[in-house]
Amino acid sequence: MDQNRIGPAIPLSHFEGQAGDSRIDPSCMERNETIRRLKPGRPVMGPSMLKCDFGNLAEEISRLEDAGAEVLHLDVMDGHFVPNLSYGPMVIERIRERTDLPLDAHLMISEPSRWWKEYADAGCDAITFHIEAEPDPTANLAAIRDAGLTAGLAINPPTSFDRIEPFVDAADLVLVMSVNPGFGGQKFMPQVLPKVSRLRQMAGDRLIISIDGGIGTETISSAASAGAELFVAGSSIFDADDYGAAIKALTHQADIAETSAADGQ
Ligand SMILES: O=C(CO)[C@@H](O)[C@H](O)COP(=O)(O)O
Ligand SMILES: [Co+2]
Repeated sequence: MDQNRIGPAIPLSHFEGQAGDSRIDPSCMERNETIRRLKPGRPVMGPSMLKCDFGNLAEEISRLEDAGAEVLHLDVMDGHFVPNLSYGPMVIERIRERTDLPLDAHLMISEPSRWWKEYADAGCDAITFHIEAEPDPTANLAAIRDAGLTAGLAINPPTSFDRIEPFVDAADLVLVMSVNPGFGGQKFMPQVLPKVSRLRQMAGDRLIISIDGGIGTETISSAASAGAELFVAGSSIFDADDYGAAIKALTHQADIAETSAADGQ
């Protein structure tokens, strides 16, 4: 662990009395180092650790660092919000000890307002929870921001865009799910792409727009053209022998698509 790490794990005492505080710091973009690292103005790949070899976690993390990963996406599943269980804060603490990369927690859990602090305390830098788990996420997003973390809101494929629209301004990141959450290795659902385009139209360059599920070299271009910039990829990285080559291939496709979209082609 070196001094370049985004920030120390924040002790729980730090949050006392903060949940429900609806102040939003307008200078968040300037002061939040994680936002700068997740949104450097070019496509960023976030390997989803759900697909890693958990028997060799430390080795997997160093392979990803060597491969040029810029962020680790951590899928937390509670067996209730989604029909699968993954891992929780104890495993994330161990990951935190082994890397200075930003940790982007994707909480697929019920009652995120009750649990998110545990993930902050474990050392996560960005915390994303689902609109389906918390229909009015305003206070929770504000509390995450107030804690100095990046606040994200996720939306499932069947959920209407109208459900998140009123809360986009309160979020630093919106995660558009391109599969139904719960499992890796599913097929990309292109029908979610209009949500990505609408977010980009609405929020301009202020928001980090992430897409998660079924991202590979055949699907990343359409997501990048629609306006996504943080691409979560599990199978397409972990099923490859060479993680570096996989990340490079994804980045290359996203770069081409983004440049063409910017040129209006
Ligand atoms: O959140 C999830 C699944 O619920 C994802 O982060 C997946 O784990 C991504 O895996 P692939 O679809 O890329 O295999
Ligand atoms: Co995920």
